[in-house]
Amino acid sequence: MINVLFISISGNTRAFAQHLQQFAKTAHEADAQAPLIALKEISDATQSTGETEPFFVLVPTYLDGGNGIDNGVKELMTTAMGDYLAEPGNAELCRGIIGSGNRNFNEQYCLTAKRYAAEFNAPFLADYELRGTDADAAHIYQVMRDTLAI
Ligand SMILES: Cc1cc2nc3c(=O)[nH]c(=O)nc-3n(C[C@H](O)[C@H](O)[C@H](O)COP(=O)(O)O)c2cc1C
Repeated sequence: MINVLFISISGNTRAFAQHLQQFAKTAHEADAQAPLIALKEISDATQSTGETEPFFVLVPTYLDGGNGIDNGVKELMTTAMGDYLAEPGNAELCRGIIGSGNRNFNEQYCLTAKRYAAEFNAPFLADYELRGTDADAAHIYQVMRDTLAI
């Protein structure tokens, strides 16, 4: 089983997470070795119970101001995920961060995922735009399998 935590404000990341889960289900039906995906949505209402198994994070990007390189940015909307990862013991189990966003934001494209990767000492594994594509789901599923060596 691959555990995936995600946060979604306008539904794109939720749609991609479900797409990824369906991709895994189809792969599992064809090959029992292919792991299924368990999803967990994080929101402002989430009370941390403490993660006990390795997991991956899908996080979209909502930033105000700056480019994050020569001046600062302020994270909006997604801070519940950062707070969750900062809970004792959680970040240590994070095997990687997958970012999403919109390339129109140039240097800020997927910047929240990159900032989390640095802050929580986890690899930035992949990125996709908006709701992602079939190719994104296939690629990200494979990256997760490779990372866990399953
Ligand atoms: C107010 C606002 C700010 C955004 N800022 C960024 C940004 O800085 N970088 C980026 O790559 N995408 C940015 N986006 C695009 C979102 O990350 C993208 O639409 C994402 O798919 C939203 O995911 P969600 O529907 O799961 O909330 C922004 C979108 C909005 C509405």
